[in-house]
Amino acid sequence: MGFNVLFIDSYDSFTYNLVNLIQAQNEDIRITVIHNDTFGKFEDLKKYLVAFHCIVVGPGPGNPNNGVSDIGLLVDMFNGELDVPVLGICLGFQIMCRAAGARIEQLHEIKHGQVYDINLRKNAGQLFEEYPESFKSVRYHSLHAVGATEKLIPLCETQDENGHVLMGAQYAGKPFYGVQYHPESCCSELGGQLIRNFLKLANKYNAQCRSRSALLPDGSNKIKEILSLLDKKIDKRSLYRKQELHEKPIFVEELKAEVKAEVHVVCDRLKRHFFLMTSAVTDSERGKWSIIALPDAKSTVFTYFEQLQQTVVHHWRDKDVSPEAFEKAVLFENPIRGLQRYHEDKRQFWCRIGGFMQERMIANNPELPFIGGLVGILGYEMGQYTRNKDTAKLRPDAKLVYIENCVLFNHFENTWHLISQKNDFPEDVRQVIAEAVDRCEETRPTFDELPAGITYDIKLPTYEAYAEAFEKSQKYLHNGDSYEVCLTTQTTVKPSKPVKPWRIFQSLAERNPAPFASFFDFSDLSEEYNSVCFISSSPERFIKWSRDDCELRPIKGTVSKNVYSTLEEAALVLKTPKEFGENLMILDLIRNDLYQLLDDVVVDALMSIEEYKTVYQLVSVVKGRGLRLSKFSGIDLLVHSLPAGSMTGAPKKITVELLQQEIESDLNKHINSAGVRGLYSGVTGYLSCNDNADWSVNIRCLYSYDNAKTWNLGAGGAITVLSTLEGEWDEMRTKLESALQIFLD
Ligand SMILES: C=C(O[C@@H]1C=C(C(=O)O)C=C[C@H]1O)C(=O)O
Ligand SMILES: NC(=O)CC[C@H](N)C(=O)O
Repeated sequence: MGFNVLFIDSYDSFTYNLVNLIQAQNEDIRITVIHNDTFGKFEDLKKYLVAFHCIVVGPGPGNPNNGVSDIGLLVDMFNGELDVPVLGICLGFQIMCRAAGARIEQLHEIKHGQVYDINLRKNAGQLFEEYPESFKSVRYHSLHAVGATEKLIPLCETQDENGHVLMGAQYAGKPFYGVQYHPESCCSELGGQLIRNFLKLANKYNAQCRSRSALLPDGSNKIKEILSLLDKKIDKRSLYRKQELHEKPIFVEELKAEVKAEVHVVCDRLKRHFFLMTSAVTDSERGKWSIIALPDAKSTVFTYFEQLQQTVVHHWRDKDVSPEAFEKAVLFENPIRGLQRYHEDKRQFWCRIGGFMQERMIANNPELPFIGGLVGILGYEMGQYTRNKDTAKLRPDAKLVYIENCVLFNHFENTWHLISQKNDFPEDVRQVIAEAVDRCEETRPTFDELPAGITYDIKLPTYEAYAEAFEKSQKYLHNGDSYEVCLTTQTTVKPSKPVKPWRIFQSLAERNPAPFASFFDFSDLSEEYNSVCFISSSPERFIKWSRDDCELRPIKGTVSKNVYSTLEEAALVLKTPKEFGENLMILDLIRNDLYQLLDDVVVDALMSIEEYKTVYQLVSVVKGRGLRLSKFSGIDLLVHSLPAGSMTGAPKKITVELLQQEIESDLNKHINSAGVRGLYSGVTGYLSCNDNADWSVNIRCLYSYDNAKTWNLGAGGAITVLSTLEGEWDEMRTKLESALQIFLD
């Protein structure tokens, strides 16, 4: 027998963790998700309820006291004669309690991502059947329900600095239940049991009490019609139709070296343009490979301007497409030979990229990370919920170049791979690699200092503006609009004389070694002019995937080595509620992002500590499996999960909007006043033709949009209710200086 659940989402970042938890209880369950504003009024939704055995009202930002603006159609859900069993979670619970006459008030001590003992009342009843008297669950809330009423039967509570806090209740005489805690969090106990108990209660109610006409017979056409209509309310299309991959002859040559290669030294000797994705830190999980990508005249270059809603496509250094002609074509729509322009939104851009890659996907060498494909950079404004409103219109939000020839170095086995899709690997590059293989000893000059005699004009965020942004963030956290805000600042550096980007890269990689070092100098229009230049030394992987599975590694929780110099000291701080909550919130958010597209998601590492040159950081690892059989591709996962949760905070939608419109637009007005982050907070990496990909988060990076005259940097960190202004300012400065230091002494 089918069992249909209507899930009403309030644009939360934990929705799909719940959806998945419900689905996991029984394969006959069919869940339909809509938003709280999919219909204008609850009344408009009512006619569809005959198709559903129960409703789950999910968690979310906002305050039920604020009415429609915060909770949409949920405002009058419980008024009137609702004859459908309901389970409310967190915000959903608060809405039910309010309808039953309780008051919704702010907690004195707010709890975001904290584990508490939930203690059952004696009368907890069937919702908590088979539960022990006390169990652990995660709390994400600023608000709570207070005031005993006849209509509200308390079922469980917890105790903290606020006193007794209501954690679960039933609406007297109705099949409406709810919990304040989050049963779906990866650190909650017995979440599945709660869902099973509720489903049992719902079944019983439907069989014994629900009027016959209120629920259509199982399998009726009318039910099918309603489900298919509501299913279309949220876009679930994949970017392109996946196909089975086949092998195709390509050229791959492997050379074994006796000694470790210094990839920088090899790049230094190349006589042609290259992009580099390398590693200054290698461990078993990351930094195993360095990739040198070799663009040439055959390389297609995709540029996307979010603000202009324009994709521009041309070939690498096409003589007809000069920087001037390019600018005119993009801004004034002048047609020129060799350049195609398309007016399209971000989704259409991605469909184009998906279609382009699909034609080139092959089954070859799955053991190699990259065998040719697209490489490049994506800015923060390529992600959902953001707009690029910068006054400078010609700042690309995405730049991807198709590579046919590349070189890989395996840092564990000291092997080189020379790869060519068309069997035309450049002879000059082969020679440089052959010399590196023959040489017994690689000596490397150190490049930690930039050339002497240059001064730097540095524009930094001010402490006052930061303090104001911090207070604004706290206001939203306290009001229940957000649970965590990743607050970031912008800095620019103008050298008095030009410094070669490659020198800047060498210096950054030397001073701030990290597993994801990237060098992308996009002189795609002419050798002398780089339209964008991006240099990073990032500790953080955003997403990696192969045909079968994917991995995300969010970093959240940072302590500076200036303050805590040993791992033991750092561990004590990183295991406190502040850092734990900060990491858990993003971990649950990342699970949600993946669950939206995949059914099989696991937490592979929970908050392990990693050491870097200037900081210790907490890292969690989330894996998604079953990608091969899914209708979604890795590109779908990437696009759907941007912007990276560790750079936004949670819930993602509202926090991103508040940051752009209210918080960072003021904080960063010394650089731009549109709250635009640009390449900082975006991601960098590759889409290989064998469907392997790896993207790192753009932090600890430097980038220029003006032919390397001005360098931009961003730095920030997560603000929670447990943050202090001084602590966050110091953390932001430490991160900023890990890149800025190259200009400082
Ligand atoms: C925002 C930055 O970093 C992000 C925030 C972190 C944190 O709050 O602990 C850690 C790593 C990044 O996800 C930055 O480095 O600028
Ligand atoms: N997680 C939630 O649903 C939070 C509900 C509400 N916005 C609060 O902060 O209390």
